[in-house]
Amino acid sequence: MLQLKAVVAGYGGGSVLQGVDLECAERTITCVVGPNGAGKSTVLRVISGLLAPTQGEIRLDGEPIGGRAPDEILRRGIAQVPQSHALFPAMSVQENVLMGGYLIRKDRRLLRERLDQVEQRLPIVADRARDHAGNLSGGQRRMVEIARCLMLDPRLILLDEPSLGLDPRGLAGVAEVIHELNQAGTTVLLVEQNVRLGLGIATHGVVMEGGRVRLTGTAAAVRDNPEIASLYLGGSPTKAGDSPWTNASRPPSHTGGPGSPPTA
Ligand SMILES: Nc1ncnc2c1ncn2[C@@H]1O[C@H](COP(=O)(O)OP(=O)(O)OP(=O)(O)O)[C@@H](O)[C@H]1O
Repeated sequence: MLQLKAVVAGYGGGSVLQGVDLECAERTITCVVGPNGAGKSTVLRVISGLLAPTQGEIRLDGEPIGGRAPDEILRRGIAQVPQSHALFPAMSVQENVLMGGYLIRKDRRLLRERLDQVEQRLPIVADRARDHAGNLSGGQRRMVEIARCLMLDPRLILLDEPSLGLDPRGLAGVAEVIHELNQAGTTVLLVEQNVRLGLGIATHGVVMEGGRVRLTGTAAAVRDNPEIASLYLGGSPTKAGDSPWTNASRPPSHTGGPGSPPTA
């Protein structure tokens, strides 16, 4: 679905991404991990069009999208949920969510339809519709940030550090939403500093260092790679059940794990 080939990009003073190769297959959850400054968020920015690559190719279903404007990339079905603090605290939850439908604002019926869908998927949007976003907990805010990006019904969602600042309950809720979106057919690419959590929910893992991809594979293979385990996971390879995200993403009612074919 999404392919990056030899992508080079930076912020003026030099290249942060130094030839990134990465692929996301349809209906997978890919988690990019790596140390601070590795270029993880920058990868999301070149995909969503916030930053233009200086070299290399980015393709969506084979079509080149590298360097296209963010609104065009949104229209093609890629939506990014930025790192936290992305809501307007003095605006209501519903107003924040409706802002995600800016590109379809002229089609009132479609806007209403999408809001209904989003409310069904994430009940907090209706339950707290009139509350100021600033009054929500961290986990609730993250849900509303995700809800906002769903207004354009994206095929691919980019999430930058969804675990940031969340308590265990918030984490479990966000993990479950990611899992449910994926089960409903959405492809997910997320960046996580919390390696254990990120690889716990993902189907595939990508390890970045110094602006390059060092390792890719199934999430289990990356998690169980001895070097990754010792560098990032405190010594021993984890088993799937170790992660609160893994547990949260497989509540008893679900029949499949992350990435398994939708059951509906
Ligand atoms: N807007 C910007 N202007 C200039 N340099 C930037 C900008 N954003 C990021 N950088 C630099 O680019 C490098 C990679 O940043 P990036 O945010 O992609 O890393 P990361 O792997 O996501 O790490 P972190 O988890 O710390 O955000 C860092 O050295 C950072 O200082």
